[in-house]
Amino acid sequence: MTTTQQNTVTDTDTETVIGDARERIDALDDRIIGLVQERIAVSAVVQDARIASGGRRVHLSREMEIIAHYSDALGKPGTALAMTLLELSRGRV
Ligand SMILES: C=C(O[C@@H]1C=C(C(=O)O)C=C[C@H]1O)C(=O)O
Repeated sequence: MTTTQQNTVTDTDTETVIGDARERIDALDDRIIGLVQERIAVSAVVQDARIASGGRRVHLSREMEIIAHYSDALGKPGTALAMTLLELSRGRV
């Protein structure tokens, strides 16, 4: 096998690895989006119940717990992710 042929095989393998991994990433992203949509719906149940009983939509100490949970697991970007999830779930404050 010539060097050019070897490179061709290697390039094909690389494309397969990348293509397969991208399919898995797309499938994971679909699941993540589904989970985010589910989170938004469950958060709405809590918010609606609190508002119906005369409370407020936002509960800051609970939000601090959620932000800490994400930052403990994922570091500083976890904080931004938690804040984005909170904004998606209860709107902007
Ligand atoms: C869902 C709640 O209400 C609001 C939304 C939150 C969320 O989406 O996680 C957290 C705190 C509240 O600001 C809650 O208090 O648990």
